[in-house]
Amino acid sequence: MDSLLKHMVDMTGHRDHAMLDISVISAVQELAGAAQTRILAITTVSGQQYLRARASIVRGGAARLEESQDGMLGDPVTALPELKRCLAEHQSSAEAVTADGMRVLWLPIWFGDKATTCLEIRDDKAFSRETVYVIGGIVGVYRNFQNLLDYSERDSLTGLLNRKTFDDQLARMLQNAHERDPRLPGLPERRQHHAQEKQWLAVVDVDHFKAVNDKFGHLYGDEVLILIANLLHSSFRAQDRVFRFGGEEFVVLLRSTTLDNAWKIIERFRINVESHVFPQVGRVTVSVGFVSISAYDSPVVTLGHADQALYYAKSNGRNRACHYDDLVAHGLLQTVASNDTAEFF
Ligand SMILES: Nc1nc2c(ncn2[C@@H]2O[C@H](COP(=O)(O)OP(=O)(O)OP(=O)(O)O)[C@@H](O)[C@H]2O)c(=O)[nH]1
Repeated sequence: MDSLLKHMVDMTGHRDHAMLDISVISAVQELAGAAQTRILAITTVSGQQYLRARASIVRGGAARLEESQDGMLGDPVTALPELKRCLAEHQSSAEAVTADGMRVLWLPIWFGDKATTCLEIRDDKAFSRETVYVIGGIVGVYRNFQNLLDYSERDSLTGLLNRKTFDDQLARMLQNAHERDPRLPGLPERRQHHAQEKQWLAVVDVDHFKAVNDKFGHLYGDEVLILIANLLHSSFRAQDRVFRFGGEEFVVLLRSTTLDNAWKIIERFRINVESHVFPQVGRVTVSVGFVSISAYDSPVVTLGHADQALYYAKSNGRNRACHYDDLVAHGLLQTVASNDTAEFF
């Protein structure tokens, strides 16, 4: 019981999803004495559910985070009929015996009628009722804490990630890109087209939004922001990250794509907004400034460059996207030398 309390204190002390995952699998692993415990992410694409390990621990080992690879969906849930049925019927747990005699216990983490996470425990012997009961309690605490973390990371109007989480997400994206950099020694060479892929940051601002508020009132203004958040969600890819920075300004982090594709994705979003009919308000447009992300620039510098491109778009017609490096290459933004780096204005 001491050990259970210790784990509860540890779990509830985290302010980060990854550390909470590590903490919960360590607790379950110790209490169940299982061969392996994992946290699985459940994603749904075109109606199909996929499982990808987010964190794992094996008997006698240390808990570790699994590397997430861009674009990797994971294994289809259809390969695990017991879990598939459990998810379809909103059950609290499912069990199966694998071909090599291992027992598997799955406990989906339900938020209402949705489960995007599942705890998986494997062992060579059956799980006792008491073990399943205690693990069920841990899952309850884990779910409540995930909920609290989500709440503190999201903007209450649109449900998008908030400004507070931006630096962390940017650092993770750069770390991921750095680990997969073909120039790093000891890593396999990547395909040629991947060499052109970069991470991108786009700043999106609603055009003449003050006029929307003034003409239709704040409630309709809020509705426009919610609909734009939905359009951001549907226009960008699942592995991209969308933030509301406050007011009518949004920021998107686009993962591993070429300049051509970044243009296509951003233009698709701009056109989606332009062609959407906003109830009562009618037509709304957005301007976008974007720039590639480099591990050598601080987030402030990168955001500053995207802001400059956005400012250029605003001053030159609005309802358009501008690429920072293009503007610099065409002499439309000028450089000033600062102490140790070149800065643009
Ligand atoms: N409804 C609503 N309005 C907001 C919110 N946050 C900020 N605003 C309003 O957004 C407006 C932003 O106006 P400005 O910064 O002047 O920019 P703009 O009218 O969009 O003009 P440009 O950006 O130059 O195209 C202000 O009127 C703010 O009051 C919000 O959460 N809801």
